[in-house]
Amino acid sequence: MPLSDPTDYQHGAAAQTAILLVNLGTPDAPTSSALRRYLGEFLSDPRVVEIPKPVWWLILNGIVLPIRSSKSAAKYASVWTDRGSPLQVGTADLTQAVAAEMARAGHHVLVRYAMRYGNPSVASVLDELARQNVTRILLVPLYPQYCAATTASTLDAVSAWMRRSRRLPELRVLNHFHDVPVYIEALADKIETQWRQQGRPDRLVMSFHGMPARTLKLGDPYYCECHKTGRLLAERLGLGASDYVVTFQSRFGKQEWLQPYTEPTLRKLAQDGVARVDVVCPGFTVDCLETLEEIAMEGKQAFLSSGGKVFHYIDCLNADAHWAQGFSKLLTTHLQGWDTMAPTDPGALAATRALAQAMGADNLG
Ligand SMILES: C=CC1=C(C)c2cc3[nH]c(cc4nc(cc5[nH]c(cc1n2)c(C)c5CCC(=O)O)C(CCC(=O)O)=C4C)c(C)c3C=C
Ligand SMILES: [Fe+2]
Ligand SMILES: [Fe+2]
Repeated sequence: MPLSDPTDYQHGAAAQTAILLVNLGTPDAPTSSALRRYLGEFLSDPRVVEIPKPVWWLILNGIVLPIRSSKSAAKYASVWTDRGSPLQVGTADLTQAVAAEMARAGHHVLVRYAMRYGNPSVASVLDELARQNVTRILLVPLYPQYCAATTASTLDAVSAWMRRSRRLPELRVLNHFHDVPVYIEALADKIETQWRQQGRPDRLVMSFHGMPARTLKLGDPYYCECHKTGRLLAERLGLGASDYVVTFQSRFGKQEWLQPYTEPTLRKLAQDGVARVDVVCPGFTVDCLETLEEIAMEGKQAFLSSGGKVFHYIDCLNADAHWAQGFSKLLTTHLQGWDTMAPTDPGALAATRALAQAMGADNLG
């Protein structure tokens, strides 16, 4: 297709759409030095630790990083796989599964993932998408429940990249999917599959990542969205109020976090004579340290050592086929109007690039 208008380079036939999945991030290796870099970046984010900078800088560098880096490295080593950190592997697999579903449905979209902390960074992936002439991005933080520490922080990273970029893409954001039927259905399907083989537990524990309790009073919807996911899942599974409990794990620091806490709840259930619990983590799309080590290892130990008899951890959805299909359908509804069914014409792209180059454009990437 001959092009005469150089602005087509920016707006026309060569426009590309991308889906960018963003997860939290994970260390590059299960070592103290890698943990120091990762935790240093993560815990310096003012969305995560809301303590005035100079005070927190001293505590972080003087106490937290020296102690926590080696302790956490040992925990990561206990879940590390041949392919790397479980969070990385699961996120990469989910990305590939969504890309395959999109292609199968005839959509011409790039599907990539980035990590909020560590690698591949949000900025590096956005740079790569810009080089590929992507002008429309559906941003998908991989957290079912909205939280300032995760969802808003992901947007901070994207807006930091935008602040230094000339040519901004159109941006849509999937803020949360805590109550979306395909999500609840995929979770219920996973749980029921396990129950068909192992029978039902005496109690289903739904453990979500915790947050400082004050964030609820400050207006963060996270706590309420966790409870809504819990209620919808329980309704879908036909559970009564006494058949399940919503708890919060991974407390960090000395202040009060959202309650009830997961591990004390597991101990209490065992002491009260509950013989079998199953634990599911519907706040995590992909298995990670917090599910595989903190729940499936430490939580199990806490329950069994307090008198409990049987403990089952139910894996996250990860890249399960049923979930990847449902999730892709959900993402497709957010692509409406972006005409992703029309293939990008590589000849047109090359022609517009050549034209822009001839005019001295320096933004070709
Ligand atoms: C799912 C939502 C998450 C929220 C909300 C969240 C808040 C939050 N987390 C910390 C501190 C840590 N979290 C750590 C690991 C971690 N956290 C999440 C998710 C949420 N965090 C995930 C998916 C992971 C696992 C990453 C992996 O590599 O597998 C860690 C690191 C591990 C450790 O040293 O214990 C810390 C630290 C705070 C302070 C916070 C909110 C204020
Ligand atoms: Fe966390
Ligand atoms: Fe943890």
